[in-house]
Amino acid sequence: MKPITFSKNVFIPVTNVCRNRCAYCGFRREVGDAESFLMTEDDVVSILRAGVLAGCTEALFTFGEYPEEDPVFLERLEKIGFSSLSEYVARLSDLALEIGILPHTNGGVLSFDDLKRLAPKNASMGLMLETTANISAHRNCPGKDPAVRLEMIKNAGILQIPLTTGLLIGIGESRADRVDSIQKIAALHERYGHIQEVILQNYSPKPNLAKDAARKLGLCPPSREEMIDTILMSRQILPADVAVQVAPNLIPPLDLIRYGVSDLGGISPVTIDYINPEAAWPKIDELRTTLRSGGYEFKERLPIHPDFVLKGRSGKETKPLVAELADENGYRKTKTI
Ligand SMILES: O=c1nc2n(C[C@H](O)[C@H](O)[C@H](O)CO)c3cc(O)ccc3cc-2c(=O)[nH]1
Ligand SMILES: C[C@H]1O[C@@H](n2cnc3c(N)ncnc32)[C@H](O)[C@@H]1O
Ligand code: MET
Ligand code: SF4
Repeated sequence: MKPITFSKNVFIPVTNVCRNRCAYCGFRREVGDAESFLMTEDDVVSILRAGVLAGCTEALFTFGEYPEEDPVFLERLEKIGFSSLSEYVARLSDLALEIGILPHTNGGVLSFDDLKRLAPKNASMGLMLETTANISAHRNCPGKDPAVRLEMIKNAGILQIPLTTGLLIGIGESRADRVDSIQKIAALHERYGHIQEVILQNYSPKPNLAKDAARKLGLCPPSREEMIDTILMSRQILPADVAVQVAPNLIPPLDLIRYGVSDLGGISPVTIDYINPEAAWPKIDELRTTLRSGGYEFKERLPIHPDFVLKGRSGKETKPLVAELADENGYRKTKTI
């Protein structure tokens, strides 16, 4: 049986300013808010270095979508010498590669040109489809229009970028919507062969939205049964070479494996999950022991999945580092010192 995989990462929340306003999000801040930020190069470099020291191979650049649509943010960005966020993330990716850690960027929707700029510097990239349904929680979110998201997933296919996508479960979508979303991902993968994994992420409520307001918007954390149903359905529809992932800080993963989960995503020994800050990372050694008790092997991969490593599909400029970090089967090389 194939091992259950994960990657060791550091989370770099480049900025929490965002043009969207998803009702389920606890991460976003208004540009004028005292808690809004744009990380400096120095901030980023110290996290990247700490990551390499802790043996991490993935720099997860996650941030608000096109924050520079706000002129006040654009001014902040220009002050540090960049005219777009993707230019800045390209610079941060160069730094990551110099320091010895592989970029995996998930900053929401990116234009074809921005994708093209970042693709060579990223081992793999990410964009959650979330859902193909038109839901209340996505009111005032131009970047969460399903057509816009599907277009970027298609563009990543045209550019042959190994892509992580997925669904957010419990945001007002029906079971039929989940089926439709997975079918659309499967169809794009059948055409371009670029989807490395599908995350089935359970919505987890955030303190900035009152419970009754959340309910009115259709937000409702899924039950374990619903998650199992979604895993089974996804596994049935998706081609076998696409991994199904759940987040082990949001749901206990052990008994989900028999239904088709084969990957536990990025786990960090260094940084918190900035999107779900209330959910601490399980210890990797403890997870390994738990999985072993169920008869499963727990194996470290890079941000790019083993099959894609073997096919030489990571971004052009990342190839020397991928070759250094991967073993002959495309997994993380085990250290021999
Ligand atoms: O720590 C997190 N990592 C998230 N990751 C990281 C993910 O676990 C790993 O980076 C990938 O499996 C690649 O190794 C995402 C990556 C994507 O491409 C798209 C969405 C997510 C969502 C999260 C998330 O909510 N929290
Ligand atoms: C990076 C990804 O994090 C997910 N995300 C955003 N908010 C939440 C939440 N409250 N609970 C779980 N996942 C969330 C979205 O799917 C986004 O695309
Ligand atoms: N803002 C992006 C999105 O929702 C990245 C993850 S959320 C911080 O797609
Ligand atoms: S989930 Fe992403 S796109 Fe939505 S508001 Fe939060 S940061 Fe913006």
